[in-house]
Amino acid sequence: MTSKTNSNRAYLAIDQGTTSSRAIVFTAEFEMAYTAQQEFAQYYPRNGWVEQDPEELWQSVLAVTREALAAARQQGLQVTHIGIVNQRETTLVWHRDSGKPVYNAIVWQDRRTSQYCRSLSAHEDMVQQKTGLRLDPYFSASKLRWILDNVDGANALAQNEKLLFGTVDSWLIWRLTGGEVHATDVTNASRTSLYNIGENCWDNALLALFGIPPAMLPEVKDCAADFGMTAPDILPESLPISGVAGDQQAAMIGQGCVQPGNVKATYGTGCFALVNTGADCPVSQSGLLTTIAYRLHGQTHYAIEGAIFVAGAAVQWLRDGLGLIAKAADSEAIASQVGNEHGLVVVPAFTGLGAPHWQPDARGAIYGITRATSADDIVRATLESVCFQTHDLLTAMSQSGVTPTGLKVDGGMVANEWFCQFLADTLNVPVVRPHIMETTALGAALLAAMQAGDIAGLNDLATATPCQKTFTPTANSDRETQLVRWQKAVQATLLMAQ
Ligand SMILES: Nc1ncnc2c1ncn2[C@@H]1O[C@H](COP(=O)(O)OP(=O)(O)O)[C@@H](O)[C@H]1O
Ligand SMILES: O=P(O)(O)OC[C@H](O)CO
Repeated sequence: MTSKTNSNRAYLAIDQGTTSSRAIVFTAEFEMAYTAQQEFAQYYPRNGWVEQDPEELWQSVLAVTREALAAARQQGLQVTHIGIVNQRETTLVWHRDSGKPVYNAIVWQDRRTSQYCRSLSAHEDMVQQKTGLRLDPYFSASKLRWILDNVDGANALAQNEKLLFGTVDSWLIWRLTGGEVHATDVTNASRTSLYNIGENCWDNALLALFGIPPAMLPEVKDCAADFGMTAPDILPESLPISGVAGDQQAAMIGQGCVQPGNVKATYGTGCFALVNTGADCPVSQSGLLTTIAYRLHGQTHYAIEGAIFVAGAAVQWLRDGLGLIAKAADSEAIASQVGNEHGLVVVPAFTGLGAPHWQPDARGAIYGITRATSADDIVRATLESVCFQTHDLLTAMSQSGVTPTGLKVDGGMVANEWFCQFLADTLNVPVVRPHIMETTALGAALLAAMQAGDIAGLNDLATATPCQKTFTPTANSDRETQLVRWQKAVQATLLMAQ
């Protein structure tokens, strides 16, 4: 696919993920011309807490953005528009005047508000009807409440309209525009638990339930819209920010999943499988979420979503927590050498279980350890667990009336060929990996190009990311046994959480 102009025009996609920030330059043909990437620290101050430093996060974005813009110039490319896509739900609060954060960013994986969410359980139906979400610590509202309740003076400052709330996109827009623009897009808003996805507005009843002053909230825009110009002292030249979306919704766009029934799964820190449901806004009865896929020209498209909190994060744990592998990619060779008779089941519920179980107090477990168990067995069983979790999501999707006949995949983990093949074998459907694996960033570039008027609309997108490889399911005689064992392990893990 090519934008209308074939010049040296280019788009800059800022992909602010859970573990790293990337800035990727896309040409007018939507090919990647340059990638800058920087990891940043994660903080785990207490059991179940996950935080990031907003300044470190900002500095990482600034550094990769400047690097990518310089590289584009060197290649003779003229970046004309910026798109931003981001880890969703992560919650920040900062001073309206100084722009200083009042607390660390509370990351989507953080479970500190599980007790508080339980205390609101009488309102679960209302929250689900209005937001499509569960009453779960995953979403922003309870994290925002926690900051207002626990940071000295924050509640009073918020009541006096001195503080602003935002998800990561809003924080970056605020900093990039030099404090001029306090805005978000509708997909990020739809993950806060404060936004009514049917009526497309911040919802007064939800604001009252969580005690959030409306003056803190960002303005909500379409995904392709005018989000302001970058401030002159921030980047070498002022550029318009013209596309914004949550990273999972952006990946849908980048994967060309723009027709009802299209489904993709992104394997980064977590795994998020989304099915496009078009103009329909169904309420799932099988533990899935309903969310806004995108809104363009005021028209809202919805998706049902299965969210797994730990996917690539489990591989990081093998590397950083257990020291069983030196780098994530090593897991591929190890898994292919280990036979499947290891008998282990890893349930990586490090930060609770998401869809379809929604048990924030669950914690990880390894079942079936014997004297013969090796480190390599644990590595393989960890990769397997991500495939089994995806199987649970697709089962829930079938129960919601959508039976995927194939799965488009992307994200850091799908570089692992063994993983993709085992996924296809477990799901018993073809798994399709795109030519551009950075589909999230591609989604940002496409949204920016749309607002620039360089591409017409989403119908062009089905061909945006041609397939690079299809993993066809192979016969696995152990599949049923493995899935039964997985279910038993999940049930035991859920039981331990009660
Ligand atoms: N070859 C690999 N095999 C398995 N996991 C991998 C591999 N390469 C990267 N990962 C995992 O992918 C994740 C990074 O993917 P990415 O899409 O950048 O995540 P995020 O956007 O959440 O920061 C890490 O958690 C890492 O452990
Ligand atoms: O950073 P990722 O790619 O795992 O995405 C995080 C999600 O947006 C959380 O909902």
